[in-house]
Amino acid sequence: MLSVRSIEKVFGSRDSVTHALAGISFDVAAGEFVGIMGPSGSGKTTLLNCVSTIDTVTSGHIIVGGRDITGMSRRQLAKFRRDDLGFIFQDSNLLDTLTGFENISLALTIKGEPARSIPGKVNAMAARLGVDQVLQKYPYQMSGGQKQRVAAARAMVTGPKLILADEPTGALDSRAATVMLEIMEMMNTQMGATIMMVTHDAFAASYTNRVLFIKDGAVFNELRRGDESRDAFFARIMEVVSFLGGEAGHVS
Ligand SMILES: Nc1ncnc2c1ncn2[C@@H]1O[C@H](COP(=O)(O)OP(=O)(O)OP(=O)(O)O)[C@@H](O)[C@H]1O
Repeated sequence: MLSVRSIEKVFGSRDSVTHALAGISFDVAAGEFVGIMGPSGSGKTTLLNCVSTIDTVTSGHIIVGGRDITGMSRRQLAKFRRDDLGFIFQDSNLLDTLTGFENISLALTIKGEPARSIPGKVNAMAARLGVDQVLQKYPYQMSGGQKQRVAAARAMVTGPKLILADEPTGALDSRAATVMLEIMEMMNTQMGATIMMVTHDAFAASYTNRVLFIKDGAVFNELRRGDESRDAFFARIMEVVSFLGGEAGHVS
């Protein structure tokens, strides 16, 4: 589904050059839920920005669903973002002046979905993600967890090839974070969503199938959950986090 091939991202000019990404390569298969962890400054945000086409790469290729996005025109990129990607940010990024229902339906309207089929799709997705009770509320009337689940419904409703999540539980208390992670796990296992999630949080990472640890702009280690329980996977993730040491100690 996603193939990242030798991506380099260099910031700055001759005097001060930062290799934020140093030839990073990895694949995410269709139906996988992958976590990206690493110390502060390791390149996680830069990687997410390149895959989401918010930023351009210095060299290398990013293939999504068989198409190389590094060679696309601005117009092709806008269509790609709209049709093939779903985003969940740390701060839900819902539009304050629209209700939950309107926020979710807007994604379908922008994609060009026929108006008559929109309410059914919005209601069905909201019910699956447990936010059917807040569809008529505005974001300021929702809890943090409800806002994140509405944002997840907005990301899912268009049927994107890939969901990109940036610290989706970063602003939630532990109870709301657990609900959100269970919803994301359900999106992956029952609804077939392919998800790449950047997180500092080993607990959040333990809900994924595989964790890639990034250090100095390259993959430093990789853990697969396999048949392991979530608790056992969490313990192994914590071992790598402790090994990375220093600032990565805050990764928990
Ligand atoms: N626009 C920019 N100009 C110059 N350097 C940058 C820019 N953006 C990021 N960097 C540098 O690239 C490196 C990687 O940064 P990035 O934000 O991707 O790290 P991160 O792993 O997301 O960190 P954090 O966990 O703290 O958010 C850092 O050294 C950072 O200072």
